[in-house]
Amino acid sequence: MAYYGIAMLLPVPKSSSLFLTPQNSMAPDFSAAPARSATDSRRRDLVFVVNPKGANGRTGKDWKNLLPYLRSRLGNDCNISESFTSGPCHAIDITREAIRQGADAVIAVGGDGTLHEVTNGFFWGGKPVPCEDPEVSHTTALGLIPLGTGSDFARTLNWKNNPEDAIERIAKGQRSRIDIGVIRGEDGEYHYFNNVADIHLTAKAGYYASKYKRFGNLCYVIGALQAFFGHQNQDLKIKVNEGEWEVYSQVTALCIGNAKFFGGGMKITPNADPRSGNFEVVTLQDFKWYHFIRYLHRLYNGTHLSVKNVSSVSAQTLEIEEVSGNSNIYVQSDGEFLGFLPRKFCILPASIEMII
Ligand SMILES: Nc1ncnc2c1ncn2[C@@H]1O[C@H](COP(=O)(O)OP(=O)(O)OP(=O)(O)O)[C@@H](O)[C@H]1O
Repeated sequence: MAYYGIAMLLPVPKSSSLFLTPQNSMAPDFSAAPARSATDSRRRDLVFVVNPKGANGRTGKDWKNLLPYLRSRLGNDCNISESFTSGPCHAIDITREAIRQGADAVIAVGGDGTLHEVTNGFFWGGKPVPCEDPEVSHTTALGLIPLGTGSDFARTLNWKNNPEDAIERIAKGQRSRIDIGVIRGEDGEYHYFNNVADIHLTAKAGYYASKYKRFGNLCYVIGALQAFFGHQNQDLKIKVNEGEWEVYSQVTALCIGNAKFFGGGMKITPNADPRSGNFEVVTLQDFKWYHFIRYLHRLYNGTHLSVKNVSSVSAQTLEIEEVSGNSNIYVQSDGEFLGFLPRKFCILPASIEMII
């Protein structure tokens, strides 16, 4: 499938178009980028990774409308490159290549799924991706223009749903280190997340919700209803901070928050803070469908921690296995389905610089 490659890291004349020539390769094409000269050393190289299919296609349209303002606000001080994703996981490859080339920032344009993929592009084989240009001394920052369906990470940062505000933050370029969560499964693969990783009912609901994104935020309601059919609470074995294994009985859902929100605005881990160095782990046990109806408003406004059978702990590492051994407990992170238990979760404190 054709996609739009990046025209990289050069001053963009004000009159030139930001829309770039379609390439036929499946990898980002940086080969045409001439070496940077001493004169452009003070210009920041920004790579915008745009998911044109985000928010049921709205992201692509909003981005097109935003471009003239973005160019006028950033074009004088920054070299602007854009790259459209061609499908799932493409944002990971684009990001890795941009970091290797020494971009100042890679900016996710889309929803939490796009942010999640760009974040995963900051790492490879369990380590941060290094810049391969010996003349570059800066690190690459992560940026975000939230244009997705849920945009839950932006909520934790108290960002308004206004892309012009996001461009203003990018113009200022203030950076802050944030924590990132990492998940490992039996295959030894690393998987990174910004927001919330969750297990069992909520993960199953997210899995189904992803099939109904065309209905906007309603997809989360449809996904939850579908997940309830045939759902059974399960006993789980959990090890917190390398301590002893403990059995948590009749777990309905377990949510590991690096940030506060998931599912399009549910404040599930209300004390999580991506600058704290810890996860907040919230467990719902022995919940029935009618508990969700009764406490839904509290789950949304983050006042559910005092509800019976809801617990919260702070943790840096967490290992989770099922007791039954049926291999049917769903795991997701940042709304992306990851497979089934067992999994190990660790926090990587202050591991990425984010434009904030
Ligand atoms: N060109 C593409 N075509 C189809 N899917 C894509 C394409 N590019 C990326 N994707 C996939 O789209 C998924 C969802 O994108 P994104 O998160 O931007 O929007 P969203 O789901 O509407 O928002 P949110 O995650 O905030 O609810 C991503 O996880 C990604 O794998």
